[in-house]
Amino acid sequence: MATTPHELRVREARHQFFDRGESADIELPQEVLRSWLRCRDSSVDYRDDGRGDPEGRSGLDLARERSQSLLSNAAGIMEHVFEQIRASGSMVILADSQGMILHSMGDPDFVSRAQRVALQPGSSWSESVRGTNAIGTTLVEAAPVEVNGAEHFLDRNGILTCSASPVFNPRGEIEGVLDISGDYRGNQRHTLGLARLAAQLLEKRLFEIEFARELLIAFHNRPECVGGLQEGLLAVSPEGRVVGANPVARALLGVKQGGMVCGEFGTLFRLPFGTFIDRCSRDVCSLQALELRGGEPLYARIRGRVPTVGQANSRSDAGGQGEARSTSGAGEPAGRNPPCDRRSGRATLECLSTGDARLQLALDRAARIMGKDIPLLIQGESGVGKELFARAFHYSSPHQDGPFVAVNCAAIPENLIESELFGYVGGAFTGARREGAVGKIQQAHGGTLFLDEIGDMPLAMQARLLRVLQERCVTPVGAQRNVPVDITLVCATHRVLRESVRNGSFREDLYYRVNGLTVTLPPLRDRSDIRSIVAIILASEVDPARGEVTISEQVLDFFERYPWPGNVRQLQNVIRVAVALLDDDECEILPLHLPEELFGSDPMDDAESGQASAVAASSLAAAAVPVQVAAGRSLDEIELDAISRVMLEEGGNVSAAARRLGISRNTLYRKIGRMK
Ligand SMILES: Nc1ncnc2c1ncn2[C@@H]1O[C@H](COP(=O)(O)OP(=O)(O)OP(=O)(O)O)[C@@H](O)[C@H]1O
Repeated sequence: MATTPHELRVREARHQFFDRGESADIELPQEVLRSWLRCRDSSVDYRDDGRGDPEGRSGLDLARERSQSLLSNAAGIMEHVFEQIRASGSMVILADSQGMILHSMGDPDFVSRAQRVALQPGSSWSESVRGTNAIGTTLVEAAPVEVNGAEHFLDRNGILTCSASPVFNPRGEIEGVLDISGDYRGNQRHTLGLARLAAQLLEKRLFEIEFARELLIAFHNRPECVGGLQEGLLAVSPEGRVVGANPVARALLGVKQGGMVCGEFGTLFRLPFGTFIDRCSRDVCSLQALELRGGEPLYARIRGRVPTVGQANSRSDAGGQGEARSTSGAGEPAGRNPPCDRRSGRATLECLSTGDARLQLALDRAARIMGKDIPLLIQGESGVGKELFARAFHYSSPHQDGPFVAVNCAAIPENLIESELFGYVGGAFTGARREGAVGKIQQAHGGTLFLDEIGDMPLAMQARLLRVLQERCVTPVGAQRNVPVDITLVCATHRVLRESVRNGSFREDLYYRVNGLTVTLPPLRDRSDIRSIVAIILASEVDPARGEVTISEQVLDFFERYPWPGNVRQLQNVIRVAVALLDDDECEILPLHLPEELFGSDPMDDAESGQASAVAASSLAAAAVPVQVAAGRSLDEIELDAISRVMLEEGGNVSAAARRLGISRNTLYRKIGRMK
């Protein structure tokens, strides 16, 4: 690849700086030159081999623990950024405030090349260790920085092009750095913008979590920016004292980078706090005009429910309208539900904790945003328990006594979605009820709206839903006026929503709105707590009057091995059928009570059909067919190998061999036929 004029200039600059010790008329970005001078002053060696001393596993674990909130909130954002740059030979990196890399994801080719210069988790990329580089220099400059090729202080790092942005915490301090790095030859002009955008998204999330119990005021000097990523956010106490401001808010208020905004609302704006609240409560849907003390106009809106002025002081009152959500601490279940009352349909998150590590992670993360105004997105295969999780989230929350309204976006015909979600006024369209209808969004006011299969929502509806989420108001079909709504949003999908964004079937802006926190529920086949789930389902399927029913060890063993394509729903059906098949005097579920289709065989296939499923289950449970899985062998070869060995061991007895293999005799005959 030909050398570009920029590369020639940087080479000349290196020669001037490193060989002749001059720096006066070097043509370099100012922040890079400042960094070179700092590095020279602190004796960083530009010929260093650049490997540094990566922290051991425990050092990295410790750093990750210190930055746990940063890390857990950044993970989804990093994945999304990576989707944008996939196949460009790059990686996305998160570093802490000391420059230690905490997490990275990237194209495998580039990742292994990056490792050669220690661009990997556990390595420090502070300026003092690695000279001028985007992560370290961003930390010093407290601003987004791009470092291309030979602009890196260390010769060795000239293979990289890196764009980094600081991530400020709600106190205005740098919490970490988001960086996108790649091969210096593939430098893209928009990369720094992407890093900055991702950092802003992360900052916003950290801010919303930190101040989830305060009143949040969103504002900007351009009305169209309120509700978007660029909005300024102020956290205000019930008395009107400003307790936090995000970086955009600080910039709009003219506070220096990293500086704090404190003081009374009334000292920042030309409007008393009480008057502002009053205006917002009279017209919750419109933006309110505000003026800075210097007279600059702004547009503002309160996020979530607007308190009345009197209420603003009694937000800790559990009985207070809507503000009950601030009484329960993060992660504390509200405590009014009996802990695991499944039959009432009010199971809490606590009840779903049955020992699987991946599920537990999802439960813990969901508990952390409890009562905070953060939308939850639940992903997972069909039947893994997404709706159950959503309900448990609702019944663990401070608004558990509010409604839980579920809408299956895939099940409503496209032409009815609008009226179903938004409602309509009488006579709005042909066939409409005379008295009109209240839409699902409005029905969920004061509680939780659960949008199942959100990935299947038509694009036109997505635009309308986005507006509702931004403005917290709905306009029923045919209505002139907006109706304010206060809802907690939980969405679920079996799709990977990021991919739907990529292929254009899901709006990116809505994606960011609905995935405040994403949890992915594991498929049943990957769960380590199948026996606990079986026990729970069994307890709910057996009529207590019938007396105790147990499940044989063989069946349990089979349950643990079966791949469960239909997940918990399929397991529940299997147990339901097995319980129904028990004779009055039977109290143990045996293989013979299991449905045939579990084993992929036709019930009529076997002469001993009464025993077929029993045979299948017991033989699967026995799993006494050690098979050598040598590299390069096909599944057919492995299967035929197992069949011939079992046939040999059973002395050619087809029934016995079929029993051990877990298939019917006819299936075995067919398979043996193929062997000839
Ligand atoms: N942990 C569990 N314990 C007991 N029953 C469960 C559990 N998880 C799910 N179920 C049951 O499995 C069935 C399927 O669960 P649910 O409807 O929540 O799954 P889903 O992921 O929302 O499915 P879909 O994607 O098809 O809508 C329900 O009857 C539910 O009660």
